[in-house]
Parts: sequence; C-alpha cells; structure tokens
Amino acid sequence: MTFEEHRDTNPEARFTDWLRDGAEPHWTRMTTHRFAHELGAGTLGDAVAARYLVQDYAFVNSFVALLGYAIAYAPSMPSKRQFAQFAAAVTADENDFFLRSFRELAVPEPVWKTPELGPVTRDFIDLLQSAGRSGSYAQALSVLCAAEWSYLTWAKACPPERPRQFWLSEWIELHAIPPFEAFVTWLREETDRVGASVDDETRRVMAANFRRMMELEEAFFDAAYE
Ligand SMILES: Cc1ncc(C[n+]2csc(CCO)c2C)c(N)n1
Repeated sequence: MTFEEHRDTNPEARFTDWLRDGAEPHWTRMTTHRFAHELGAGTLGDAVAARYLVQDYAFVNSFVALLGYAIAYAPSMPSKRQFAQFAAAVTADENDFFLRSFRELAVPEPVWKTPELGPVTRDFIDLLQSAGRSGSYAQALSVLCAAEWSYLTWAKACPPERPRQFWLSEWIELHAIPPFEAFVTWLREETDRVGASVDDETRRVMAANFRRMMELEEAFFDAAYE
C-alpha cells in the first residue's frame, strides 16, 4: 500500500505508522524477541550479552557517524540541536556504559576495540553509511527512526522490576527513560513531517530503508545466540 492509500483508509494515519506497518513481520518479531524478554527477566546469559555488546559497540560507532550526517542535513537549528544533544549523550553516558560492561564481563580490550564483525553487523554498517552518504535528510531519518523507535518499544515493554546485573538493567533503563522517549517522540514527528512533504519515490526509499533496518534488527538479536 502506498502512503496515500494508507492515509485514505485513515485520515489520522501517521507516516511513521505506515513505515512500521510496512516493516512487518520484522517489527513485531524484533520488539517481542526472546532477547528482549530475557533481558527484561534478567535471564540473558553472560556470553550472549557479551557477544551482543561487542557487536553493538561497533554498530553505535557507525550510528554516531549517521547522527553527524543528520546534524549536517537537518534544515533548521532546532532540529540540528536535537541530534547534537542526542549525539552528546550517546558518546558520553552510553560509551561509559559499554566500557563498564566490558570490564565486568571480562571482555578483553582488543575484542571490543577491534572486533571481528559478524555478517549482520557489516550489513548494518553498510546501510548506515549509505543512508549517511546519500545526502538525503529523509533517508537519514528513516534509518534513525527505525533504530530508535524499535528500541524504545521493546524497552517500554520490559517489566518494571529491573535485573540485578547492571549491564542488563542499565541497557533497559537507557532506552525506557523519559529523555529518550522524548527524543523518539520528536524524531517520529520530524519523520512524519518530512515524509508528508517529499515525493512518492523518496517515500518508497524511506520505507525500504525502514524495512531493511527492522530485518537487520531482528537478525542482530538472533545473532547474539549463535
Ligand atoms: C542494533 C541496534 N539498533 C538500535 C540501537 C539503538 N540505539 C543506538 S544508539 C542509541 C542511543 C541511545 O541508546 C540507541 C537507542 C542499538 N543500540 N543497536
């Protein structure tokens, strides 16, 4: 269904709802994945957590580069500020979380500093780079929106009692706290606004990016068990 058809069925329909619907079944499989359930229950194995965090640290590195592109492409100073403030949080508090977790899980420095990238991580990095280098704010938004909104969704579904292991509890908390939710709310509104103003071909590319992201998000959780 095109966005226009989607809007015809429901005039209230948001562009980002159309993106999410177009990414099924991956959206639902990722946001209700065994990985997220075990994370919430505190039963995720240490080896699974360590494997995931090493690959995710490499992902986040490319993710920060994409935030840099979003700062460059954003059309106004208030939009640039949203990305800049978010990038500051990721490179400070979140980086500290990764380093403390690697220490606690006894992951040697060379393993997290120069990791052996899994195939899903490589595909992710390619997608983040191509969205960044596209020169298109719309494309950057479609990728960022998939990554952030899906993380907010599984984290908000976690039970309120947090696991005792800090690398699990803080990872949930980071993605369920009000400032993160506020950022995702803004990011969806920004993506709704841009999606409504671009041509049909750009909308198709945004939907393809969003869907590919969710396919990789699901595969990324799977890969932590392999
Ligand atoms: C594979 C993968 N996809 C999305 C995210 C989400 N994410 C990336 S950076 C960031 C900033 C604040 O935590 C968030 C939410 C992730 N970590 N790993």
